[in-house]
Amino acid sequence: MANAVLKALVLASTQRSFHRRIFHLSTNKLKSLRSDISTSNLQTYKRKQRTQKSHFSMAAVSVSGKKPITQVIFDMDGLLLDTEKFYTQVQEIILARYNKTFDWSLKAKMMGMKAIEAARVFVNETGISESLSAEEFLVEREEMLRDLFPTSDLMPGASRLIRHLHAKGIPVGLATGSHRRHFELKTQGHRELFSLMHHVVLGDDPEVKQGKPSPDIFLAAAKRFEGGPVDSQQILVFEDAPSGVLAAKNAGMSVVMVPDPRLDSSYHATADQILGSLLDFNPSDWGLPPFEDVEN
Ligand SMILES: O=P(O)(O)OC[C@@H](O)CO
Ligand SMILES: [Mg+2]
Repeated sequence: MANAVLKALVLASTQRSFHRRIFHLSTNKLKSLRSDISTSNLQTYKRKQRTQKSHFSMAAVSVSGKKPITQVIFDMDGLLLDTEKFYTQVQEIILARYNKTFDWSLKAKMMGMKAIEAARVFVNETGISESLSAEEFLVEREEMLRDLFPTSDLMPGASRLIRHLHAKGIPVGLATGSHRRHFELKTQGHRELFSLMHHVVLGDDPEVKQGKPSPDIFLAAAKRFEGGPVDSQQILVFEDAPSGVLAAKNAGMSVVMVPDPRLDSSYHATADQILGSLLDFNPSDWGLPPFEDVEN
């Protein structure tokens, strides 16, 4: 029975007659599943099906009719702005003093969090908390970051996607772990673009009691749309960080993840869709108005 359902899925995706979201979500998975079918390896399929539950549950809800996406919430650092590299640079410099190296397993745990939460992870995980407290780390990091943030560049496809959704009347909000001062520094070269956001919820917002992966920030953002709170099932979130993807899922929302290629792929499983870049986003996958400018 399971094999029959799988065959139907694969066939439909091949013919591109099925809901586009399904095959776009799991192109690689489908490729490998196709080979499973050809060898009739049901056991392999079942094992993969268990580990890829999120992809299949999404396929199921697509078929049974999911609520349409009406609002979009963007993360900022590492998703819209190329700022994660600044944190990495500075943290490498600080750790080098202790003859330690900063790696992506630690990065994965810190990114997306509020500053003080990330700082605690940093000093504890690296074992330097006796020499440098989380608060001291933040003071030291701050000096370097405040010169780097104003040079922030947009990530590929960020401007195009925000402008497209705004032009089509899809309300967009921002939910970033960054606090107000950092937000202002990072966005100072991109004011006009960020002004297209219906609202912005920052990490130091009083309603955000706990940072990502707590759902606080996304639930606060859902409330602030016109006529909010908007039903979480109608909100699509864009995130780059494992903690951010979890936060959005904890809030009951759908998530497109655009991870840094250096992030371990085990973090991809929680997201509903994985993209290499915002340029790869196809609004039609989510029932949103399509781009008119194919080249941009
Ligand atoms: O939530 P974002 O915008 O990724 O910001 C978190 C930031 O503090 C750096 O990781
Ligand atoms: Mg981010």
